[in-house]
Amino acid sequence: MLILFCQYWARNPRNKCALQPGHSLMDWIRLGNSGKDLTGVGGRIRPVSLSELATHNTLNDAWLAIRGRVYNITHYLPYHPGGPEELMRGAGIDATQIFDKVHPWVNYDSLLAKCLVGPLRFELPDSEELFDTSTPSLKSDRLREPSKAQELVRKSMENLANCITPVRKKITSKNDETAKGSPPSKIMQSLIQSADLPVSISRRAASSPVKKADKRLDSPVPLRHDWIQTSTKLTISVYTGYLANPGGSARITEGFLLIEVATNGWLRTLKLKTESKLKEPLQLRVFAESGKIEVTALKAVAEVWKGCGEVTLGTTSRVSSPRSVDCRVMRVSKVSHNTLLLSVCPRAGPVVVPLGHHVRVHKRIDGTECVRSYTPVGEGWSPTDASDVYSALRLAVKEYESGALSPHLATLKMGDLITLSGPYGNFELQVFKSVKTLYLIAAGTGITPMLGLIKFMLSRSNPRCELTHLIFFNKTEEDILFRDNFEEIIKEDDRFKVTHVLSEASPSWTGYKGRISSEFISEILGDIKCGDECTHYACLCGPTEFTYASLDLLKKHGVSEGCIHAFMG
Ligand code: HEM
Repeated sequence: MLILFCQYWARNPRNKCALQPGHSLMDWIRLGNSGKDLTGVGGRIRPVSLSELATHNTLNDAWLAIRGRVYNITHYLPYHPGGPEELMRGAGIDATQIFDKVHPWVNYDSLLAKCLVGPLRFELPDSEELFDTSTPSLKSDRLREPSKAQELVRKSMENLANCITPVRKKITSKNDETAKGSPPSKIMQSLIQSADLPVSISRRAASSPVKKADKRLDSPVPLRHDWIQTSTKLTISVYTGYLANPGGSARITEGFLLIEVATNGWLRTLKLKTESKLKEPLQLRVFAESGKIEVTALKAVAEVWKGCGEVTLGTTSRVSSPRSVDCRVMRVSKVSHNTLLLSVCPRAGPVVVPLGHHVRVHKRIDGTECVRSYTPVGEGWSPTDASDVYSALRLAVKEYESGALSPHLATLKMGDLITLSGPYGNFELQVFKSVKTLYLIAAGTGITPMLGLIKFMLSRSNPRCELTHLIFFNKTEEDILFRDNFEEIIKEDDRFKVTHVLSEASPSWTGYKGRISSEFISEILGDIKCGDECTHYACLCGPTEFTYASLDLLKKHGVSEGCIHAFMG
């Protein structure tokens, strides 16, 4: 059947098929506007499980899922410029990866808007507890990491939210503008099939708030927000803009949920007066690519609310001086023979430091104020990274025997207090706008700002990363931090590459030896040309002399300054 179908198609060298007469893009748009039901299910949005999706995999009945939305592609098959057989590779499955590999730029959600069947629903394990109303662990006052089942519900709900008719809610930077949350959607109640759990969700824009990204520092991007609830939790999402790289904090104070959002030197506050009480701990997450900040709070009493309450947007101000934050040490673990991972939680509520920015640890020792900079490393970089310190800032502290501060930090125990200030830094994620190839040149603990960038690059979707190459300089093998993590990432993603270079290698070391040099840079970077539309970028971090030497060598190799960021403590 497929072969018969394809005899109408002639391939051209770009893998594109010549479309049958009457099957141009215009014809497809016309068909979409004709009123014909292209969903095959009467146009009523409904959730689709993976097993149901799998049954729609024939030319006469083909469904496919991309980014949590299921589309009926049966009618689109003869209009697909890559040919029906190519499109059929995604039939009956979650085709996000295949799609992104071939043409991430294609605006599939507009092209298939009339074919939307509904959100992809993840099947839940029967036995696992979904929403935990028990008191949080005594060991910690932080939220526990969501269980697998909770994650599946969250994903399903997110997919559903993306399928409900978009209603954009925009808050401009006008002072004290208030906005009521929308009531829980009835459709939502009937769609989420979770026996014990009433759930509601606010309507929200289907796509992430991009395109405001190029705003200058003197005009902060407008914020949008929406919310979603379960019977036990409320989640507020604040959208700051594509690659806005926001920092943020959240706390409950005097009955309000206060969310602070910092972008490009601007600070804004969202104050939420909820219809009933919230309780701690709060969970704060930032999604670097979309610029979304998500704050989740527990409800004091498990119930479904009519709305999220009243949101007030506070005055926009410049971030004039960094904040001081008192933190409690939650965990101290080793990540190498001389480096500790210190997990600390701000006492007032969670804080997120923008990617590539750092905090300073302050301590008065023998009458002298000692200060040292640390870039927090994200979650999951230490084997003992416990789920009960979910909202912690994790600082990789290398112990220098003659250091002023690090020997003191090495003696800290769970429950001790330390003071941080920040965030500091001038790194702007916007520089990665078109970047597909990223070189990260790091030495020693200079690896810390690179960790977040590695995760960001490998998870970004637009443009999709082609290569993230870490070139990591250390003295000896045992000094290499997070080596196992890198090996794990390499196993899962062939777009990530690591080159280790040791200056005091043991005789058994077969990798690169020595220090950074122009020959080495030429070998690693090859023939690199900087023009108007560069898709490569290099980041440097390490001891000051290392960073300057690397910067110099890169420039001599022809990499323009506009394509380099040097992290300086
Ligand atoms: C998931 C399975 C899919 C596969 C394997 C696939 C494959 C292909 C291939 C091989 C091409 C030709 C590539 C080229 O010219 O460089 C193509 C083009 C195209 N496909 Fe797909 N496709 C898939 C899904 C989709 C979907 C869901 C849509 C959206 C409605 C879509 C829309 C397009 C468009 C508009 C083009 C022309 C792109 C251009 O000229 O830049 N494809 N596809």
